[in-house]
Parts: sequence; structure tokens; C-alpha cells
Amino acid sequence: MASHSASQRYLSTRGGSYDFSFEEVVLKGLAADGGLFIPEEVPSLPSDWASKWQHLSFEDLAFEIFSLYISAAEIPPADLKDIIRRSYATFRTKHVTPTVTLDKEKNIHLLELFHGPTFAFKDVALQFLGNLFEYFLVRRNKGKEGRNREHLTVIGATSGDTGSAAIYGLRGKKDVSVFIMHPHGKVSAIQEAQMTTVMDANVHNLAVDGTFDDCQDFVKALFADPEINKTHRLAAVNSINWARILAQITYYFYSYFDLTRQPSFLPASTVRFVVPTGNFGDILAGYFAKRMGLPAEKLVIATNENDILHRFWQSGKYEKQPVYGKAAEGGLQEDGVKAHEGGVKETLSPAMDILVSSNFERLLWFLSYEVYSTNGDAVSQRRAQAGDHVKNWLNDLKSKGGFGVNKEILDAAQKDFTSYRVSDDEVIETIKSIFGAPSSQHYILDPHSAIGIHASYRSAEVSKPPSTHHISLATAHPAKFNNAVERALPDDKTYFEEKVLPVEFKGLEDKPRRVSHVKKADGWEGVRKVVVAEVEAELQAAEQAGK
Ligand SMILES: Cc1ncc(COP(=O)(O)O)c(C=O)c1O
Ligand SMILES: N[C@@H](CCOP(=O)(O)O)C(=O)O
Repeated sequence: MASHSASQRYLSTRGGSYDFSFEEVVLKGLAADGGLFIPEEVPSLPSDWASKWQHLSFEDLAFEIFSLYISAAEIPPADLKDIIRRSYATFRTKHVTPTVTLDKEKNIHLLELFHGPTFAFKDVALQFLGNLFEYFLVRRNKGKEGRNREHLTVIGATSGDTGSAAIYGLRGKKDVSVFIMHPHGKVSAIQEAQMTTVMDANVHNLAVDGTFDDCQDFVKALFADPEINKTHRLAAVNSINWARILAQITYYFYSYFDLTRQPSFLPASTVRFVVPTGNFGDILAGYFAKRMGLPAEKLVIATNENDILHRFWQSGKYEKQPVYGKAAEGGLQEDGVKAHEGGVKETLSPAMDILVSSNFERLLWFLSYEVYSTNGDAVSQRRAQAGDHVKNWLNDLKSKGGFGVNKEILDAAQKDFTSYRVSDDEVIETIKSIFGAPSSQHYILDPHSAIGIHASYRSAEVSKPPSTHHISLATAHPAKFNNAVERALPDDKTYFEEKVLPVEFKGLEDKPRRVSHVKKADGWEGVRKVVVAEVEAELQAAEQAGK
């Protein structure tokens, strides 16, 4: 078992990089072989975790969990505590991520993750990551001046929420420039305003005439480009960055403890966590919590109509198949995998309009490690074999548009997870019915959280109350998504404005904006050009201002 002083090392899911420290993986973001970093071992919980952690504050719990992954030699405990304290001081509630009960009879609870500065769950990790970047840079730049100082060029892709949370986590920070690509016209009006009205010199918004997946592909291509990596130190804010996953583990434990304090929770009760899922980062944090020892019976994946993950859990095939676009040009390939055409559907839950879920790769590594390796193999050999399998699957995804896994891998995936697909009509119905339910006190769900609640009710038909409790993750505030919410609420034009919109959003859309436009046709090289030019201009302006 890892102790507070143990030094956790990290490896790449594609087997090409080993033995990195926490600081190295946080600053690199993506491994050189294109893989994602994972800890060599998932630490077990201390034997007395349940009694010892039960009454801790969110911040103290985060410290205990992070300390299992970050050695005291890398970040001294007092410094880690201070980073955590500053990261969550920006939240509007002292509980940071409170859990509320939505349906007592059905044991359905909501884990509210939207009390941070940008009103979405991303703040929990990105307030922390922003402070972590700053901490490492201050340490590395001690005594250095001007262009000798290490400068981070943060690159991120967003379908709306990561972008604003990253910008709020990094705005004004010394030695950091942040570039966020969003799909032009495909994020909500409030999300776009949140990102583009931030005027700090180190914040750069790029609107791309494509989809979120195009933006995410550009991020990955830039990380793989030797040219920009020679001149700029790139860093990631998407959930490819391991620190994002780590920071999200805390709320699974915190919410579990909240639940165990309720009288309806009995020693024999079981818990299912239901997670509105797109890039698979949020639910992956739940998977780590479960592997560490949190007693979660199942993790429930709730997708919108972009259902690649749901289809995988049904069939064992991970295919970008163009169900919603025009027919695939190549039809079926030899191995039965359909050629892909890139058809993501625009839904009422735009932050989850994602075709390829990048963190699924991390789960594939663990599944492969467990299923394919024989006990007699040395650990290093088993790790390498898992990396080879992942590499082959990912190559097929790239070249053929999909891949299939065998029954043992699918069984292993189904052991910990189950999945539901939720349509736009079901989203509207769910927002309406929860708003109208006498017991909910007119609770207003955002469309992503509604996907989780709809899936919770369906899951509760299989794993029933009173013995099972469902904790559904509320990933954003309803005010961010007026398009869906206004459709579901009373037909009164002022209701949204008066009852939903928080004061922080009032007038936001009228503020001046700054954004550059990038053509998808110019490819990632076009993005590189903009990044290089804007970083140079920013540094020169800072030099002239004597900063
Ligand atoms: C509001 C909201 N809900 C759910 C998700 C899906 O989370 P994940 O990508 O971690 O699966 C996102 C974005 O990713 C989001 O912004
Ligand atoms: N929904 C996300 C998409 C990016 O996901 P990430 O968790 O990998 O950053 C968003 O809002 O941008």
C-alpha cells in the first residue's frame, strides 16, 4: 500500500514511456508516444480510511487522497495543503461539492459539482491544476530572468466547459499562456461569452469551424509535433492531463460519506454513481476511486445521442460509426468495422457532443492488463503487453474508424460499468418532470445532469431501492444551457432570467470579446502558426511593459 511518503511513478498507456514523476506527467500532459499517463499502481486505501476520513472537510479529504499519488518529496505536505486550500476557496459553498436528495422514495441523489467560478464540474480540477502549474513554475524559475524563465504554453480543446474553467484557473498567471480551441457556433451563448470576454493578456481563444473532436485532434497533433515542442513547453488542461483525473477522485469519496450519514443508508446498502459522460474523464475518476477501494457497486455511463461508449458496452465494438451522418463511404471493412465519416450529432447537451472519448484509452489499459496477462509474467512484461494491446486498438481506431474487443475484455468492462443512452426528448422530459415533482422544490437540472438523472431512474429499475442508492453527478448549472432549459420550463419569458440566471452571468454577453478564428482546412499547422505568433506578441508586450 502506498504511504504518504511513497513516490508514485507513471507510465504511458501505449507502453513507450516509463518512470515519470508526478511533476513530469502534469507538465507534459501527453506521453511522447501519444499515450496517456497512468500511475504504475493504483494505491489502496489505508485500512482505517472509512472512520478516519468520514468527517473530513472537502479540502482535507483531497489532501489525503492526493497524498497517495504525490510524494512528500515532490510537494511538501504544507505546500500541497496550501494549493488545495487556495483552489477551493473560490467555490461558493464551503462544502465545495454538496450532495442533495432529489427523490427520497427512489433513493436518487445529486452530487452538485457546479459551485465553482465557471459553474461546471471542471472547476474542481482546473482551479487545482492552475495553482499546480503556478507552483511548479515558481519553483523552476527561482532566480531566472526574462527569456530564461520557463514559459508554459497551455493548449486545450473544449466543447464549452473545460475552456472557461481553464481560462478562469489560469488567467493572469505569470509564465503561462493559455490557448483554448472551441468549435465555432457549437458551444452555448453563455459558455462562449465566459471564454471570450476574459481580457487578460495570457488568454487566447481560437474559434475553429469544426467539431470538438477536430479541436481535440489539433491538440494531440500539436503535442506530437517535434517543431513546436522544441521551441515551446506545451501543457494540457484537458482530461488527458492526469492531474485532472486525480482532482476529480475526491468528490466520489466526499459524496459517499455524505450519503452514509443519511438515515436511509444502511450498512447493507449499495451505491451506484451515474455520470453524464463524453470524454470519459469524470467517470474514470470514479473508476480510480472504485479501484482504490470505494464501495461503489457500479459506475453508470450516461451518454447523449453521441453514444459510442454505450454501443461499446452493448457490443464490445468501439466504432465512430456515422449513424447520424450520411452513409459511410467505405461501408464495412474486412473485419466488419465500419469506415468512419466523422458524424457527431448536435444535441441539447452540447458539452457531451463528442465522438471519441480520449480517456477511454486509460480504461482499456487496465482492462488489458487484467485480462491478457498471465500471473506468471513479470509486472514489467504485463505492463508492456497491456501497452501493446492499447496501441493496436488505437491504431485501428485511427486507420479503420473502430476496433472490437473479445468477450473477456467486454466482461471485465461490464463488471464495473453499465451504460444508458438518453435522447434529447428524454432530456426535456426529465427537466420538466423533476421541476414539476412535488418533492423536488422546483429543482432545475441542466441538460447534462438531466441525462444522469434519466439514466438513474432506468438503473433504479434494475438495481432497486431501498437497498440501492444512486448518486448522479450534476455536472453544470442550468443557466449555462438556456436552449434546453427554457424549452422545459414554464412558458414565461422572464422565468429563466429571474429564477435561473445567477448574478455572475448578468450582462456577460454584452461585454467586449477577444477571439481569433482558425479554419479547420488550415489543419493543426494553422493552429501552430497562430499559437507561435500570439505567444511571441504576448512576451514582447510583457517585456515592453517591464513585467
Ligand atoms: C456539463 C458537462 N457534463 C458532462 C461532461 C462529460 O464529462 P467527461 O468528458 O469527463 O465524460 C462534460 C464535458 O466533458 C460537461 O461539460
Ligand atoms: N465537455 C468538455 C470536453 C473536453 O473534455 P475534457 O474533460 O477532456 O477537458 C468541455 O466542456 O470542454
